Amino acid sequence: MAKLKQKDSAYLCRDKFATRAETLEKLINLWHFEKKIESIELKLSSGRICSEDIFSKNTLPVCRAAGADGVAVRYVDFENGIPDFSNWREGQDYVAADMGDDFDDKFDTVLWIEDFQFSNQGKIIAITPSDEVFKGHLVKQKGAMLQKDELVLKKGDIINPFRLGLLASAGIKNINVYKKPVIAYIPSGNELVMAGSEVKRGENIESNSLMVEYMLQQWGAETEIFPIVKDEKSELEKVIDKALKIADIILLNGGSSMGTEDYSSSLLAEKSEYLQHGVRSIPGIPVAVAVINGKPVVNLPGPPFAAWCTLDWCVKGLISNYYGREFMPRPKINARLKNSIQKPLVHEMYVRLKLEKIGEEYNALPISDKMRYSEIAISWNALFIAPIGKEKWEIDEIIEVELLDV
Ligand SMILES: Nc1nc2c(c(=O)[nH]1)N[C@H]1C(S)=C(S)[C@@H](COP(=O)(O)OP(=O)(O)OC[C@H]3O[C@@H](n4cnc5c(N)ncnc54)[C@H](O)[C@@H]3O)O[C@H]1N2
Ligand code: MOO
Repeated sequence: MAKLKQKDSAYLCRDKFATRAETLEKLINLWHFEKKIESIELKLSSGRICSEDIFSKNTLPVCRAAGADGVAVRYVDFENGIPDFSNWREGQDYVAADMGDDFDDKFDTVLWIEDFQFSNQGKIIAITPSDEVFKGHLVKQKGAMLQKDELVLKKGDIINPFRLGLLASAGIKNINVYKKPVIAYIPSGNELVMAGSEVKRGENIESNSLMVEYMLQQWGAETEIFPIVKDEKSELEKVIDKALKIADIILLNGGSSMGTEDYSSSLLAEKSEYLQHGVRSIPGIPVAVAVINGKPVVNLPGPPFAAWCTLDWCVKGLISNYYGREFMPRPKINARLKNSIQKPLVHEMYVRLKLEKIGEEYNALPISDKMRYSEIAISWNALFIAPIGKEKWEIDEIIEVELLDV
């Protein structure tokens, strides 16, 4: 059993707590990282970030092509109105040209197939152009889609599904992208047992690593999930040293607060060139951020929602800084608050919400921490980040809520 003794922790000095923005800014300023580049197959590049400008190797269409399903004709025949087509022969005076098709060079204009009437024998019996016929009507010029050597994506652009198609069309087979930042995650706690094990009295399931891995991968990081470490300073130190060798960012989870077995922050205080313990944001107040050997080490608080919030503002912010690009902000809408919210004036607070559309309005019901884990997980679909400087929000007040991708 761990012994009770007076804690010597910066976390006790609540007036020294920093805001989220201050904490992240300081961490970013002290972080020395090298962004590496790797060449990967195009089909594996979805979600990756280009490390250089990309130029097309192809010209498309290779030659002028039909711009719709139609009939290719000679413009001269239509110069003075609808021609006498009674003796026209397919291949000689006109030819079928579907959208994107190349056609014989003797034709220069395409008319909609809907503008033609054919007999059962396939002879033209009527041509009624639905719009003005001009030379080159419905013809897509060579290179109208892509020109060889044209800039298609810029350094720093993300490769999304539509752009994957663009790159394939541009003849790109391998592409240079930034290597993903490697993030080590170390769960710690004497009470923790691996997910899937039988849980006994005094134990708790280590569940955060699955959530953490999913979130980090979504944000473009490579994850190294470590086995559970006991709350023992020397063990924790060994694992942190191992993680520092392989990762760009190290996340230590649990032991951030005032418990008798909470060694993480005191260990970080000894090992780091910089340490900030405590943030003015609830939940996740006891987060400790440190810099060791120029690398950010974040001690995420143990409770799942506190870990979620710290990942959301701190670790996501670090990944964004690594790639040099902002993540799209979550969409926001106005909603009517269906229960009051209260919080300390000098802290901000992440409030989980159940958002429901009632007629033309949205109702936002704050989800109490006292609700059961499953009820929270099922109903949580939006977020309100209650800012510093206000203590209370009343029922029926209109608040701006962030929509979550659930
Ligand atoms: N006397 C005080 N007690 C606490 C304070 C305080 O200021 N004074 N702060 C509270 C706040 S706020 C938070 S947040 C927590 C932070 O706790 P720790 O980071 O020290 O986390 P642990 O004590 O190790 O664990 C807390 C809780 O979370 C569970 N946990 C931990 N890791 C995982 C994991 N990987 N997967 C699932 N669950 C995990 C752990 O079993 C505990 O139940 O401190 C408050 N206390
Ligand atoms: O800050 Mo703690 O995360 O409130 O529960």
